[in-house]
Amino acid sequence: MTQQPLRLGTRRSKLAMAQSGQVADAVRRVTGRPVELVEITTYGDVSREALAQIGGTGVFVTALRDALLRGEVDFAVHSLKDLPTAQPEELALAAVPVREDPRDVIVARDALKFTDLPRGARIGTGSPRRMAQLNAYARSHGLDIETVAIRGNVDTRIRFVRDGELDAVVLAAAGLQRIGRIDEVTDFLSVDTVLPAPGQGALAIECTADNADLIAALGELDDPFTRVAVTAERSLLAALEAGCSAPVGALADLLADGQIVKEMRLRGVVGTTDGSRMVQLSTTGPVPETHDQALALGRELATEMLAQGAAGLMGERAH
Ligand SMILES: NCc1[nH]cc(CCC(=O)O)c1CC(=O)O
Repeated sequence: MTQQPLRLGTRRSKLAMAQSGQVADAVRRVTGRPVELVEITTYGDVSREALAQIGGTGVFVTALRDALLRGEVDFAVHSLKDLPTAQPEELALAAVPVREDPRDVIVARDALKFTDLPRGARIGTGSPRRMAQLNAYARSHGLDIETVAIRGNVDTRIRFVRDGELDAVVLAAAGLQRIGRIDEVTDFLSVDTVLPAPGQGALAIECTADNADLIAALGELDDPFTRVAVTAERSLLAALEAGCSAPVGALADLLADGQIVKEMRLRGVVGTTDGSRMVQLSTTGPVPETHDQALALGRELATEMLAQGAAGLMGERAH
């Protein structure tokens, strides 16, 4: 019996093609079915100006979701950190595969580490979250750096360093890993220095909510712990009423005693981009056993952060 290929909708960027290709391989392996990539152009790809105006939240996601809802593709892969926190009812998060390294990294000139950057070093990033935490670290450790707002894909960002325009740029380890450029990293930033974006390093595999067979098949790729962790992180983000462009970092991890997992810790940070004011808290509790428990953990930490003034540090952002 010949089977219809599953159609995987993907953006055309290098990162999207890489992660879609890797998920396509995994889906072929677990379902035994052929998978074909279907390229979809998103609004954010077409217009940089549009991207800046909309503020970035979910623009890369919308076109893929529209294609799913129109039945043009069967499933799609998103970077989880780019997904808006509200899940549309017509779509199902069929799988959250095992997370890659969630850390942010530096690609610097002359193989420099973050803390070895010279006085006045210029570090490029488009992320207020990264700016806030790098500047906060610099303030408390007597470093003199300047964060510079940049945009563009990974190639463009790294070129700023190669061309001598910037001393360093900050990127996510996971993205570089997926496109085969992890060797260009000159420093992996500890999550104690820079807490990653909620969901960073994780992928989301989405299909329509009415497709029970496909949800079950894709579910083979789900990693329950990654799902619980990113659920808690995104719940924190949602409860802070912040979007993907807000200066919010969050990371859930397991605290183990030898091989025995004891508890889950959720850390969160919010700060002004100049790093002068930060609210950074963590909470530790039993590993959530349900989706609702994971949501509750995020909400609890958000409540504590808001009580310490987190809302006032997030700026006047629409998202
Ligand atoms: N904001 C863009 C973006 N969305 C997802 C990744 C790759 C990392 C991931 O999948 O979490 C990146 C690039 C980056 O932040 O360096």
